[in-house]
Amino acid sequence: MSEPPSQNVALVGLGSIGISFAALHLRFGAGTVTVFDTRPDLEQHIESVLPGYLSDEPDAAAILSQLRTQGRLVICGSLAEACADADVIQEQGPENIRFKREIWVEVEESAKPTAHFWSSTSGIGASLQSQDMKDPSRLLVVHPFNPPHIMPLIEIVPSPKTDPQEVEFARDYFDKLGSGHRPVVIKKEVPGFVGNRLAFTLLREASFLVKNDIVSVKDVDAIIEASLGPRFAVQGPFRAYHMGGGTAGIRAFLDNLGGTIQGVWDSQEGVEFGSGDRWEEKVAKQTEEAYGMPDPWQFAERDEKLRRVLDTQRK
Ligand SMILES: NC(=O)C1=CN([C@@H]2O[C@H](COP(=O)(O)OP(=O)(O)OC[C@H]3O[C@@H](n4cnc5c(N)ncnc54)[C@H](O)[C@@H]3O)[C@@H](O)[C@H]2O)C=CC1
Ligand SMILES: O=C(O)[C@@H](O)C(=O)[C@H](O)[C@@H](O)CO
Repeated sequence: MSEPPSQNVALVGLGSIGISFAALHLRFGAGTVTVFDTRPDLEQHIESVLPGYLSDEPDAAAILSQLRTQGRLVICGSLAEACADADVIQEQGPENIRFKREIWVEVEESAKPTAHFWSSTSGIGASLQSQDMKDPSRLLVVHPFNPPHIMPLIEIVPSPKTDPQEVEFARDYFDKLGSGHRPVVIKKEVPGFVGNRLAFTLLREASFLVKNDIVSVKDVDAIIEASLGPRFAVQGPFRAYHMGGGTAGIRAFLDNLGGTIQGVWDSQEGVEFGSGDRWEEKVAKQTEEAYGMPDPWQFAERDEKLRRVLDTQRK
């Protein structure tokens, strides 16, 4: 078992993703975690959310208090303070290009010359984010799946200007974290990287089906939960279809089902945001009627089930 990473990590933006990454670095890393967010309720937000991510035990609040007393977690009043002694600066700010471009210029001014820059963005490539930076080679996309303190996938996406050593550093960091995270290097920048392209392709088709009253939101979810969900938890699509071809494997699968698959692909239509048919309203209304609004209990239930699935996956 290798030693946990000792790098100090600065987290810029402590919303859904940032506070989850704080839990991950605090639980499995050995360095200091400095956090900065412009939200006025940062301290209360940390006190209310972070304990539950750090531990399932009743004394989770005491664990947080100890981390702060020990100086492992430092709530900072400025970006400069958070970045000053950080070896890794990870942003989880708003998903808009203006914020991403501006924040890296500010970070460059405050960070050590040796610090590594990671963006948690869902789909804005480092080449877009780094346009105003002095040294774009320092920036790397390190894209998590929500919540990163539980979900293992980390998509590492360099821009053409990213120093290849940044990729190796990030991969090594998550390999050594000992948290069971699975870093995957994406070879070329493409909008949404890979996980989200696949997820959003499914979302587009699911939205098409609901928009055209072919099936309800709740039944789409039931179909996924009763089939693809469990299947993809144990085997990804290519391995699953390789098995689907029987002993002749995926070649037989493609030969036998190619015509049917092509017919489905040819029948699929685009779904456009703001197209006027108000499919977004239909999807949102059905989702809210089916599940109510997400609350702490629902998040806790999700996390507990995810942990159980991942424990099974790792056996
Ligand atoms: N929510 C999700 O499921 C996932 C989100 N991401 C990405 O992570 C990033 C953050 O997303 P969320 O955590 O969901 O957003 P969020 O809205 O929950 O959090 C964003 C945080 O940034 C803070 N912020 C705004 N301006 C700031 C500034 N100038 N300096 C410091 N902090 C500032 C806000 O106060 C807020 O707490 C986005 O780029 C998103 O695409 C990536 C994977 C999954
Ligand atoms: O699905 C996830 O957790 C991530 O891949 C994302 O980036 C999210 O889809 C995010 O874009 C919105 O939740």
